[in-house]
Amino acid sequence: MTINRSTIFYTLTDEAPMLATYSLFPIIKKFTKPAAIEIISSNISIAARTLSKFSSYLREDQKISDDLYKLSQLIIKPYINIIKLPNISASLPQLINVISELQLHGYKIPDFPENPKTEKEKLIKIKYSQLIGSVVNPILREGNSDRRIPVSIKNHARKNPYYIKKWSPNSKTHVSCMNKGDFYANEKSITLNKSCNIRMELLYSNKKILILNKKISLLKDEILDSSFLSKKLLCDFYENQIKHAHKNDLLLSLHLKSTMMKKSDPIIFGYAIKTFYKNVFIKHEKIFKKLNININNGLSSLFNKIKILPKNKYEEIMYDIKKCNINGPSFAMVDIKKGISNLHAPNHIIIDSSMATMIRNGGKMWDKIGNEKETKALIPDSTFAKIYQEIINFCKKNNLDPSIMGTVQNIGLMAQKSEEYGSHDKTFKIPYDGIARIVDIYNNDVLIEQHVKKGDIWRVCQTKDESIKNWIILAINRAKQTNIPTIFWLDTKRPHEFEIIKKIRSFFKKYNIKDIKNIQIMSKIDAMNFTLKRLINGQDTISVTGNVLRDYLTDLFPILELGTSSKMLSIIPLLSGGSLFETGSGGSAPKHVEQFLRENHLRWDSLGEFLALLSSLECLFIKTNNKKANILSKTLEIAINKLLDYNKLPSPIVNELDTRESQFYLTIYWAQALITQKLDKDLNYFFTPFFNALMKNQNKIIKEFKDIQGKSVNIGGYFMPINKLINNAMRPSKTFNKLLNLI
Ligand SMILES: NC(=O)C1=CN([C@@H]2O[C@H](COP(=O)(O)OP(=O)(O)OC[C@H]3O[C@@H](n4cnc5c(N)ncnc54)[C@H](OP(=O)(O)O)[C@@H]3O)[C@@H](O)[C@H]2O)C=CC1
Ligand SMILES: O=C(O)CCC(=O)C(=O)O
Ligand SMILES: [Mg+2]
Repeated sequence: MTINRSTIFYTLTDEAPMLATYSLFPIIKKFTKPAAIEIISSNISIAARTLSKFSSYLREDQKISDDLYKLSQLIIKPYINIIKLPNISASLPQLINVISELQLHGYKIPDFPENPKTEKEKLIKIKYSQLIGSVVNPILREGNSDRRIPVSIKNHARKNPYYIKKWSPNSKTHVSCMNKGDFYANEKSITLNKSCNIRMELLYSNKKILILNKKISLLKDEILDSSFLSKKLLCDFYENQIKHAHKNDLLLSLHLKSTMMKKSDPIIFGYAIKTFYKNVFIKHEKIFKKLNININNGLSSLFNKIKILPKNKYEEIMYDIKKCNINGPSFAMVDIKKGISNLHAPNHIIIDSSMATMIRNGGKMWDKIGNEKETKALIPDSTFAKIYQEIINFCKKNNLDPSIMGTVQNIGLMAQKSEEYGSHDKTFKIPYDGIARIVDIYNNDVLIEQHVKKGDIWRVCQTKDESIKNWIILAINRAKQTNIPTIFWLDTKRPHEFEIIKKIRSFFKKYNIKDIKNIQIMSKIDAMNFTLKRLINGQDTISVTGNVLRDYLTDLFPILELGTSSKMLSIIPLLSGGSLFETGSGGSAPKHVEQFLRENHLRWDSLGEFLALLSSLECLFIKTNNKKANILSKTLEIAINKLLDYNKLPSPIVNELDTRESQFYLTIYWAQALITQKLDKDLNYFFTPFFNALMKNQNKIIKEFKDIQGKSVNIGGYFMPINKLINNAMRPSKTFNKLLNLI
């Protein structure tokens, strides 16, 4: 595929951002037309990805193109310019729902074979497994990230601070993590002095060898880590914490990242359920095995599977589950009305957002009758968990006030599947006691070995030298541009981070970088303290972190500063020279869709999309000298500021301003800015009649937007709604549509 240098790819994703795209995309297409910019929609939703993966099962007229594959080919082109909205990283239960919905739509794709027997079924399972977890982001993120809150948005938040709940200095809320046997304790890390290919193998009884990954290619100077988490010590940890929480009347909550860490974290999640409901699992082991229950998918999948049992057996199991609930601490709830707890599905509580939300909420989560309670936040692996305890300690002593807070920006290492987030294909549940080994294929040298036991989780991570250097340069450039203290969050005590520190030091030495006094390396705990002290005093700080902390901090600080991470600017300069602009740094807000379907009010805030578009247009101008793109970008900035000044952002309350109306106001302000700019007459002429017509019809259009709210709406599907229905729902103003069609 050849790309026009004036092309912008705009992704169509899932849930709330997908709904918002149906209304915003036609507006963007019209506005960019006079600048000869082509905006191409790329459907990377979980439904589209599923259909393209199972294309051979479809009728010719049902087949769709594999847009994610196309983007993955284009990502290496220097002119690529992509706007990427958040998409679903599916858990298995979610994927099963996607499959059922597509089948209902008439797509004859196969069922998910949980227990494959034939070769064909095994192949189907492998293909489906490729759709689980965070699939899209690691493919598109061929660069490191620069995430920050734009100045205008920060100023707006200071003037209109959202309410952040105060912490009691006596709050019992705390983080509990393992103090031995976890990934942190067991990590080994080396930097390779030559390129090589390795395999991952398990040496077990009588010198038998099980190959787990037959070939991983490594480059010279790449960092290679190996670590494992002990099943036994994890389960001991859970037992103790459950007892402690019960004794101290604390709500238990479990914070993992089962989407990004799609191999390890569902297992860690499953062990928590098995420990909490130990008696149930011991007593009903045989039945559960027969029913093929995989508890890593959560309690709801267990509840579904036992439904087929005879009534008395079903009731016996449910009674035993209830007994554990009564005799143990309560678990944090996700949806009180529906009785959905933290343990129902692995993707319901996702650490980056869940810990930040709990902290914003004064350290409390909800129990099953809706009481706010202090919580024991379980984050089993201690590698990053301690930063949360540090901020909790801080919140108990200090007041976080969004009206005076500074800001925390982030430069995140993530290119080329860096670190833990690229370890899907290198993570295994160990089937036998033995020695986990990383072996150089060429000469059979063992590079790293570790003694593991059945049930342990073994993980290998890679981080390329090129990615690290690019990340260091990004950090240096930001530090120079902003003069803001720039802190690498790295511990000399952790083997992997020590390897990174060595690289940073040698980079600084090699390029004789001495004059940047505001760059420092600090342990994660020191960095957190340093940053928080500055934050509450209104001072700004740049955090420079690895991939996991990038994810955690770019939800944590925006959620504290703004109440949400959706208003972030997230720029990824790709290693190849192209650019990826992510909209916000949060997720796809399933709760918003629920509300939308119930009362036709969408609360999704598209500010993230507006900001990404602004940067994308600016980038297009810089690369192609398309002056109209520059004007579009500058005027969009004016429009965004106006949107903030007039507070035309969506409200969460039905019958008030929602996503569609907010996007309409942006349209007016953008058109107005275009007709008042003096640099390009064509753009004046192009937008003047449109702007006048919008003004003339403004009341009528707003009424059309308001009239439809308050009633339920049907869009014919959740993962793959029917085009016509969703278009009608998201573009309800006939007057606005007509005016837009005229330009
Ligand atoms: N980049 C990506 O592709 C990412 C994808 N995900 C995926 O998103 C899904 C949901 O994840 P979850 O952890 O629930 O987190 P979400 O960020 O989707 O939702 C948490 C809450 O954040 C608020 N929020 C998020 N975005 C916006 C927005 N644009 N406007 C207004 N409010 C917003 C909403 O809270 P409220 O309305 O109460 O204010 C929302 O309920 C998962 O499938 C996950 O895999 C998650 C992170 C990143
Ligand atoms: O890809 C995902 O599942 C989540 C990504 C994410 O949370 C982030 O990068 O901030
Ligand atoms: Mg995140």
